[in-house]
Amino acid sequence: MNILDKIIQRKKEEVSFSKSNTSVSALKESEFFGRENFSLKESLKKRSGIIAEFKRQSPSKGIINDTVSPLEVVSAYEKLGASGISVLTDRDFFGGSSEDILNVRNSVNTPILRKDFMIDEYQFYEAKSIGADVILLIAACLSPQQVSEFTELSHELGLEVLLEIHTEEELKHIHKNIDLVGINNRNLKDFKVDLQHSVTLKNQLPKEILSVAESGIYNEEDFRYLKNEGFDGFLMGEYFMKHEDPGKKLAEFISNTGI
Ligand SMILES: O=C(O)c1ccccc1NCC(=O)[C@H](O)[C@H](O)COP(=O)(O)O
Repeated sequence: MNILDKIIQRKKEEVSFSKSNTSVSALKESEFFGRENFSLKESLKKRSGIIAEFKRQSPSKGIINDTVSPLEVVSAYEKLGASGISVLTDRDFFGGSSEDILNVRNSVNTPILRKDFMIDEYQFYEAKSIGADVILLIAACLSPQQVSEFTELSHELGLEVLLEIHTEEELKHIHKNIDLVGINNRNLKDFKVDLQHSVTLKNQLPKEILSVAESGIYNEEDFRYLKNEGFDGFLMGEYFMKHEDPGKKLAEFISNTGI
């Protein structure tokens, strides 16, 4: 079983447990349910294009940084130029939680991506109830039909959709209502990073769609290469988080790359 299969197996148990504890009606009572979202599509065009991630640990790297708080990091990301903020809410594999978004939502006006493994309608209501603006759909664990249905539900709830693909086959998951397409530079089966593969895939995307290069951007050269190839957004976690002050690292990166 590969890591994605393991994550999804565990996620099914987690969602089933959450459903038995908190109903969708209860989620709808959240103060965040009626709020209008901050648009990542709009924000990517205006600021650096970087979606800076709060990430404590990962299956590929183990512990990255477990000493900083979501509030200090996310506030610094906003202040220092991020177009969007990604927060990993998966507990078992990434050490995150819904509270990581709940605790920062009222302190920032930057779009927040709830980075998790979405497999059940319930999680979309949950994402809205914690104050997320954007959700991630991973083509590798969903059918094209599920992508279409989950996108419709997301839009009903006022959430934008970032669809993540990694293979040519997964181009079939893209349809006209998707807000953004992310191309994962990292193969989730063996964790190999291949930027060239992502560029090849990007060149096959519909021209009008906004594209995000995801994962494995480890230096300024990687970033410049992807930017020159026309990506609109750049999802970066480890590069900032492995620094004791992730916000400072983002500011240096923006300054050095001149974006
Ligand atoms: O990061 C992992 O090891 C990982 C493994 C399995 C599934 C997903 C994984 N990462 C989630 C992400 O989307 C990344 O955190 C994000 O793209 C940022 O990547 P990076 O800049 O390489 O930290």
